[in-house]
Amino acid sequence: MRLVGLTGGIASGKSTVSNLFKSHGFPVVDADLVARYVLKKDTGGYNKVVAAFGEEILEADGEVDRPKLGRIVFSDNAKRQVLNRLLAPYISSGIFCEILKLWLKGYKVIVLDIPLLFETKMDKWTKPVVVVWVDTETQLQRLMARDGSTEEDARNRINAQMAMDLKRSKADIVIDNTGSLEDLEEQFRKIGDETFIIAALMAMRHPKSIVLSGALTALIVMTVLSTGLGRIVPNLISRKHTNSAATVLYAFFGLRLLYIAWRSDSKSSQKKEMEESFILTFLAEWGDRSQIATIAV
Ligand SMILES: CC(C)(COP(=O)(O)OP(=O)(O)OC[C@H]1O[C@@H](n2cnc3c(N)ncnc32)[C@H](O)[C@@H]1O)[C@@H](O)C(=O)NCCC(=O)NCCS
Ligand SMILES: Nc1ncnc2c1ncn2[C@@H]1O[C@H](COP(=O)(O)OP(=O)(O)OP(=O)(O)O)[C@@H](O)[C@H]1O
Repeated sequence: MRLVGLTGGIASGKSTVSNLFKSHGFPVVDADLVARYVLKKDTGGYNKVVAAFGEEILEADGEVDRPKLGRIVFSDNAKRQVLNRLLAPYISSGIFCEILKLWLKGYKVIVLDIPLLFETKMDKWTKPVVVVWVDTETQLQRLMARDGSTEEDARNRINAQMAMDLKRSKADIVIDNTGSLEDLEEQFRKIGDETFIIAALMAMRHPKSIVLSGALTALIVMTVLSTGLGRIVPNLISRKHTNSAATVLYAFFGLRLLYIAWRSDSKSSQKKEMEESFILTFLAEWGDRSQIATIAV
């Protein structure tokens, strides 16, 4: 199973991107929804929070007055830490339950939309991490427009999170959402392929299977090519020369593979691994007697 992290700053457009993921068939676990659920009346989280913050945070029907609690915790660091500490175990087990349900339904790739992914260090469970980024001014304007909040309130909320630029530097994939919604969709389409490739490759439990699929493809292509070549140019290359060329090329690509593995990160090296296993098998088979025999036959 592969967990794809989706995060960003407040009002950077995570929910908008998460809807795009959903429309492409990816299941999404929304941490804000889980956090909302664990603060519902008479739940464990609710009881702890009311005990710590007092009944003045409640509405007439006994539910938590969320905007009021928001104003309290986003203007006071210490109080926000208290709220975070009280709710964290409920939120993480809620997220875990949602993942479990989706896993039982057979999903192999699950998107986790978690605003505080880096702050709570949950990013260590997710790969790749997609960060939806906007510049602070756009973020502020969109936040005030969406929530009808004052500039002070909006700034408090923005400042309660890790800086957007720091989040961006920790991303595997960045979606720049400073443009229009059409621009966002266009970007999603572009990264959609990349994300899909990364997710699909990583969803494979063993990297060996990547190597295996590359090698198998090489064998199939090689056999088809050899048969064709055998028909067209029976004596194209002498066996002595093929063996020498294969040895040199094998050594060259082997050394190149080691160099790439040393230089690159694991994400790109997995893609390279498949290419390299294709090339290595292809070249190794080229000098192999069975391929010569295929050509001869
Ligand atoms: C303080 C609360 C009641 C305010 O509720 P409100 O309906 O006004 O906001 P909402 O829950 O929709 O959150 C909006 C956004 O605020 C940001 N945010 C929420 N909680 C926090 C937090 N503790 N620290 C920093 N940013 C936060 C997120 O970007 C989130 O998407 C609520 O946000 C809350 O219970 N927060 C604590 C739980 C939490 O950490 N949630 C984030 C899930 S990872
Ligand atoms: N490219 C865009 N152009 C204009 N408005 C946008 C764009 N992307 C998102 N918005 C708007 O900005 C606001 C914030 O977007 P969204 O709710 O998706 O952010 P979010 O990151 O999920 O917020 P939160 O952290 O509060 O959950 C919404 O009103 C949304 O409609």
